Amino acid sequence: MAIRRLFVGGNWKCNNTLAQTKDLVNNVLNKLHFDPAKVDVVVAPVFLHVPWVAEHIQKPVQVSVQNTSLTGTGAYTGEISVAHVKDLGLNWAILGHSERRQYYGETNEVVANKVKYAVENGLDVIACVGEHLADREANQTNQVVEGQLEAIRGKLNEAQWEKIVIAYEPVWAIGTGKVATPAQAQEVHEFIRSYLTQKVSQNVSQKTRILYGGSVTEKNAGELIHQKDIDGFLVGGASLKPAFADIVAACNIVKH
Ligand SMILES: O=C(CO)COP(=O)(O)O
Repeated sequence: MAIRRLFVGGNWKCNNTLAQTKDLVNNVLNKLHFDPAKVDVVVAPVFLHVPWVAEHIQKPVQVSVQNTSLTGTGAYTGEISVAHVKDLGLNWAILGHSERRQYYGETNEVVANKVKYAVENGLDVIACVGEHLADREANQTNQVVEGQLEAIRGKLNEAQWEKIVIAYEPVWAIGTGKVATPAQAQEVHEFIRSYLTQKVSQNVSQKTRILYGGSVTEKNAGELIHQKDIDGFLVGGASLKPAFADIVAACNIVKH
């Protein structure tokens, strides 16, 4: 089995005053201890805070955006293009988060087009998938996740998968305190990995990091990370707190 470097993402969503962001960077992130050979740590502030964070964060913590536009630069009022992200020297975007799908009308097709555009223009992408509670209750989890993955797969060639990290975030577990059990998360992660084996390649399946997101805390991270196909986390609420350091510490390991 390939050894995959683990990954901890902090998705700050639409939170924090600039003062709170500075406090988080100075007092939590710039005091993290981790080995970048074992784990990537990537945080995604609100757009307006990104330049300050990018300037003040200490490597090896990396900075991501939470969304990018479908288009390049130009007459697109209110949008932020991949070119602007690259211009700041940044390499990561979270795309297809369920909140973008749910509140901003991003369909599988829109998400897939954003992923394609971002990858073609040099970004690495944390591509989010996940089912609603009703899907899970109707035993449709795998079908929903497969549909989301199929849309993305249709836009990428095999080499471009190198730039993709998948985040499995069941919508019912996001911000609710209802974390998926390690077994529930592992089951879907295994499904995603076997999807990649069958539909892309064995190589991509073994190399692609699959993150879990949804009410991850310092209390549950240790057990979740030991599941076979969980390669890290995309953390929301707990990434705004000192507890983020404990989650990073839980992932500062080499899994065999
Ligand atoms: O949506 C998430 C990360 O992208 C998860 O959010 P919470 O960790 O707050 O549940």
